[in-house]
Amino acid sequence: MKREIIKRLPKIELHCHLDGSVRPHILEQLAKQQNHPLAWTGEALKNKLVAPEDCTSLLDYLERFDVVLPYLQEEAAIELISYDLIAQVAEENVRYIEVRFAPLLFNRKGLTIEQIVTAVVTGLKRGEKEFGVKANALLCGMRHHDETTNQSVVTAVKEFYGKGVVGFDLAGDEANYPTALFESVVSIAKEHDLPITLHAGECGCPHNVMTAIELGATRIGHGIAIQKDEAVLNACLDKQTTIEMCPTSNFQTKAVTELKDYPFQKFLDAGLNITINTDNRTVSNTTLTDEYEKLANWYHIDYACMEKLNHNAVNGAFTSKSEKERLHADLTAGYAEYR
Ligand SMILES: O=c1[nH]cnc2c1ncn2[C@H]1C[C@H](O)[C@@H](CO)O1
Ligand SMILES: [Zn+2]
Repeated sequence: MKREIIKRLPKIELHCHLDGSVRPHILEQLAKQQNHPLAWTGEALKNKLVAPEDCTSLLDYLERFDVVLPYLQEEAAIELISYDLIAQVAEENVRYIEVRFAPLLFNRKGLTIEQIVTAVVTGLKRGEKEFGVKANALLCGMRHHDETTNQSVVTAVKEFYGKGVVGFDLAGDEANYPTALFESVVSIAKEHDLPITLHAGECGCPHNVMTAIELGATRIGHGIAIQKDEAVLNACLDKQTTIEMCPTSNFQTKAVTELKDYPFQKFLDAGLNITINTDNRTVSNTTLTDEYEKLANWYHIDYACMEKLNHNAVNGAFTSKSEKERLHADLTAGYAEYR
């Protein structure tokens, strides 16, 4: 597989965090506009934003977000980073992306959840129009936030559903806040028929994946721990759960430490609906092109496999039937000469 070809081929991304994908030069621009100087510039800033080689855990990884969050508390900034994310993905021919973020991490200066979600959707739609990349948003509850706070995120999904927001997610510290703690919050989303994808089995146990599926998640973020439990793997097969794998991130967070333990081939062979994603373009210092290139180097996947992974992503996407048909057709046409 050639990098330039991977870059050019149409791709779909289901798992990409907005606040983990702010380019350093955009952050510098925000710091200037907000008259709030950063303590670092250039390479030093990049080193602060990117998870280090010796990152020890998911919690260590999540500390990178502390640098960027203070600058994401104003509508103009939130709109700009959303637009810029679409500019980034357009460069590598992503045709459809679901962008996730936790609105209640952007309210330190008093923005309402409606203002925050509107700013993101406005930026995504501006990018969509300019670059021709379809983009929808997913709203994340945070595992360390209390129940009332997370319930208000579900309420916002309901309010903005069909207006640029397509589903609910739970992100953050899985090891200390297992999925079962969020039964009532996730159940509200389920009762309202809102699409649900949950981070589960990333750095936690397979049980979190089972709970997520039982609560109504049709997609699982990461799901690495599925490999530890045959019953959970079978449940994912039965329910045709979409698995959002994020290879670079999974090594950084120490979800796995050795390539032999990475379950890509195992999941593929088992017939799971796996998809490939960046997780956080800046924090993981990656692109979707990089992720596929890694898979090609590690597993020698061919273009047909890459096409299949992208069709899986369309099948799992929280978008309309007609949009999915259009995306499938885009993929089929794009990969035709490489099959
Ligand atoms: O890989 C992840 N696992 C759990 N939480 C994550 C991951 N990447 C980012 N987050 C958190 C940090 C962000 O502030 C939040 C919303 O995007 O989601
Ligand atoms: Zn994630």
